[in-house]
Amino acid sequence: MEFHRVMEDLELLGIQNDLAQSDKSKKYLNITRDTGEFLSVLIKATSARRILEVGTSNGYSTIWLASALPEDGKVYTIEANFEKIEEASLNFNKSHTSSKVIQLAGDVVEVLPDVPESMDFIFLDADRKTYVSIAEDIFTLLKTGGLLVCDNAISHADELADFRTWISSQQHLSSSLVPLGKGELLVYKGEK
Ligand SMILES: C[S@@+](CC[C@H](N)C(=O)[O-])C[C@H]1O[C@@H](n2cnc3c(N)ncnc32)[C@H](O)[C@@H]1O
Repeated sequence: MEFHRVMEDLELLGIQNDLAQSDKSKKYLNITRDTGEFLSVLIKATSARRILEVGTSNGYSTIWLASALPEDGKVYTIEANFEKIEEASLNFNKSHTSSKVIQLAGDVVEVLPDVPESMDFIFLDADRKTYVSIAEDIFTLLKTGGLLVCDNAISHADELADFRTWISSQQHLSSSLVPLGKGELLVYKGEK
């Protein structure tokens, strides 16, 4: 199926599903379209080839990330919910992005050591309470000169306060809050 058609279908499904579901674990909680476009521009502008995503859900954001990569690019995407992992896999097939996506199943704390290489770009969109505990490992995986983007930095600012304090304490990290979508926190990793 053509990219724009798949994305429009997923956007509609995301709205309908999340309105109908009262169980939060069954909601997709997808990024907004403008966030997807923004991520796509950042990935192209930085010539990123290796991306790590935490929080696949049904794969909507992953498809944005994968589509912005060159043919030999890869997105490693972590998700703990097995139903969503299967749904995402079907959506990668539909959008012809499967060849660029490596799905890692399990809790981010357990799966992070399985990420085999240094990353050019990291997108965080999962359980915000875990971010401080994984911060050291996440920023070790990010190459020097790499960019991390964290979703929900305005919609759930209070839940990200400790993570932002940790980032501010690291001299080699610079950050900027972009008021787009649910609020995107950009973090650049400089030389230590
Ligand atoms: C906000 S949704 C991700 C939405 C997705 N990025 C998108 O825009 O299409 C968050 C996802 O993170 C997953 N998640 C939450 N905590 C996690 C954890 N500790 N390890 C792995 N996945 C987790 C949830 O199951 C959920 O599917």
